[in-house]
Amino acid sequence: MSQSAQSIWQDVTQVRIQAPLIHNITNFVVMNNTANALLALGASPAMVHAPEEVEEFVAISSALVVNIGTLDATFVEGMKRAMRQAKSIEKPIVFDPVGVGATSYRNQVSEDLLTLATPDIIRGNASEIMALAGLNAQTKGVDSLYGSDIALSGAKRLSSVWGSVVVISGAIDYVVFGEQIASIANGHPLMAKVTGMGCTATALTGAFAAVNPDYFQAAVHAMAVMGIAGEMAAERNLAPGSLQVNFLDALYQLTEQEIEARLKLSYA
Ligand SMILES: Nc1ncnc2c1ncn2[C@@H]1O[C@H](COP(=O)(O)OP(=O)(O)O)[C@@H](O)[C@H]1O
Ligand SMILES: Cc1ncsc1CCOP(=O)(O)O
Ligand SMILES: [Mg+2]
Repeated sequence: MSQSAQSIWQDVTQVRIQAPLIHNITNFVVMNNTANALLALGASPAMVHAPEEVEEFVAISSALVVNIGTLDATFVEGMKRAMRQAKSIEKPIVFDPVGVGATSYRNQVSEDLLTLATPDIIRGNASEIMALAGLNAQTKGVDSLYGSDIALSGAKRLSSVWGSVVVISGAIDYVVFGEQIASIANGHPLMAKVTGMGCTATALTGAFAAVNPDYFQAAVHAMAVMGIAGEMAAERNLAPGSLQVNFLDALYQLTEQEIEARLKLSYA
């Protein structure tokens, strides 16, 4: 068994044993998918966004996941209060800048949140990471117009400006932290045909960050598990409706042997 596969499996086992409570402030599109994915992995999800209760909820959670997919002023207030609280009591924060670059509102909110309480991990597609890094990137709503390698310089810049681990998802997923770069070549193109797969990657990253305080490794492990479960699901039936369901089953049925046989992880 390779060291990397062992280390991924250790985190999966810890998620299954500890069942960490993951506080998600996320968008209406993916609330169901991401809650089910967290449950299938072994975590305990809750979708809680009312500004009146988020601080209390962060206090009882093991990680906070913030996703700006369907923003409005009340959501933003909830995000701010939750992120401030998470920082002050040192709970990991994972941020998904869905659709940043598409509108000035998303850009402003993202900048405000990063400044208020810098996330430990940021996960986006190439267009989002480039936009967040201040590069002149085009976006197509919530979808990327670029391959993930194009965003590597943006990810490095983001990581050095904010001190966060930065994940660029795509055919190859990159995890960047300072000088460290990991690439994961698992996954399947059909994953991009199911809404919320990126948001699911971010939510699962919250679960790994809850059990592994090395956030670079936590992000690498989450993206490897996403990719491997995506491959297993695509092998069962090559169509998007089935992929969504089979992906949950693959997460639930994931074994150490499956990780060892499929893992395509390398470090630069
Ligand atoms: N062409 C592809 N080949 C393999 N995996 C992919 C491909 N496109 C997306 N994925 C996987 O799907 C998940 C969501 O990534 P992505 O589609 O980039 O996010 P988003 O939905 O935020 O745009 C990630 O786990 C990524 O690795
Ligand atoms: C379609 C859509 N519209 C607003 S949020 C959202 C979900 C995006 O999810 P993902 O980025 O994971 O595909
Ligand atoms: Mg996304």
